[in-house]
Amino acid sequence: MALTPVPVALEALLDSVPRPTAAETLPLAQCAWRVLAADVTALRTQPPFANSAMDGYAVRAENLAPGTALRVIGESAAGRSFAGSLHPGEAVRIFTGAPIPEGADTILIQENADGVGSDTIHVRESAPKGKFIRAAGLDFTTGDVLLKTGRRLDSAALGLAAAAGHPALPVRAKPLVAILATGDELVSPGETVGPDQIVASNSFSLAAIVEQAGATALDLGIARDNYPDLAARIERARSAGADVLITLGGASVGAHDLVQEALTRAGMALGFWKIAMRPGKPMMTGRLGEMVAVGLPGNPVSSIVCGHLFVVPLIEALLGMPEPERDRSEPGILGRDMPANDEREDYLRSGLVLTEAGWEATPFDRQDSSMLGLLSQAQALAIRPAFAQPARKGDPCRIIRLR
Ligand SMILES: Nc1nc2c(c(=O)[nH]1)N[C@H]1C(S)=C(S)[C@@H](COP(=O)(O)OP(=O)(O)OC[C@H]3O[C@@H](n4cnc5c(N)ncnc54)[C@H](O)[C@@H]3O)O[C@H]1N2
Ligand code: MOO
Repeated sequence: MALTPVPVALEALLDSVPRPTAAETLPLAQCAWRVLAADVTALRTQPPFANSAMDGYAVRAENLAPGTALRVIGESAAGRSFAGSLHPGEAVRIFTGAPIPEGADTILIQENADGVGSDTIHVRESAPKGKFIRAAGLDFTTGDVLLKTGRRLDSAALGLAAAAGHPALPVRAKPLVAILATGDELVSPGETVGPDQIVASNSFSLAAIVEQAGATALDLGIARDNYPDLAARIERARSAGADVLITLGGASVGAHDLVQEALTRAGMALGFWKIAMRPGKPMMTGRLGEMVAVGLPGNPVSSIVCGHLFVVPLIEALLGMPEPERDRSEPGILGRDMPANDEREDYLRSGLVLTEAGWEATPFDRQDSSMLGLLSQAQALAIRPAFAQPARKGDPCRIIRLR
């Protein structure tokens, strides 16, 4: 079977998402980093009244010739406005955020007045009409659409929704992502490691990726390399209502690589298998009814790289984000000469420095997909396209920053 190019595989995976998760309404305090399930409109106008951007005096611009004496007739503070109105030759002491008194059109900041605090001030430096006045509705007006559905609620979006008067917001339920490790050789961290055994790590890595993307990870433990155990755990994912089942390992062509067959027996419609990438070649996708299945290779680096490239956008699609991140790469330059590449797009674990010419990524000498130590040291993945010609240090390349 021909290897599927990365963008083709990703598009097919995103297309296989049946629908975004259900909407749920949560109090604002629980909405950080969640994704909106509906547009947010302003329930009020902000600011609701014209107010001062600075501490000083509300005045009339026509009275601001340097040296002019102004009589201070009262005070307007945030939360306590000045009741009267202002006439020529008068000033009202005012503080940041306080309503502009009727008759005033300009703020004279206190640094530009002499006699601050007394009953009469003198203009030290003039100001143009309207200076430091924030008009009512400067930020938004009742009925404005402030945030679109699919928006991740970051600090600014959350603050805006609060300021617009929303105590709660409709957000997408967190996708439930079941994670199933597979392999007779695996034991959990802390367990006694017998001969021929290794400690399973991938579930923890994938859970970190999944949770950071805004989903809930459900650990299905370690399935042994036999069909009944695999079938039982696949069934657990289904009965838990998982939106996604990620399997780890058993994806390749070895005699003990049973995962695809186990999923097929459980009813999976295969999407694709084997991608033109390194690491990550044996990756597989499919649909088990409503559940999206993603079979990741067992090699730890392969599963993590595929997690960044495929699982994160998949979760974003399940969250209803209009533009799941299909390509998080950015321009960089190579920090060393590179040989020609074969048919698999290469994601090379690299060091990274910022130079005058941009991010310079230097691929490590060793790229074995079993080496988590190297991946942990890597600051970037340098991408070498399939069939790339030999390249020289300083040549442009795409990079993915890892931290
Ligand atoms: N003849 C071929 N052999 C292989 C091919 C191929 O095309 N032809 N592809 C290679 C590539 S590329 C990869 S990647 C691996 C991945 O194969 P599997 O997905 O079947 O992975 P396993 O064989 O189950 O495991 C590989 C390796 O990773 C360790 N492992 C597995 N699960 C975990 C875990 N949860 N935590 C930590 N480590 C794990 C496992 O012990 C193995 O050492 O296949 C190549 N072979
Ligand atoms: O492509 Mo495998 O993922 O290199 O080791």
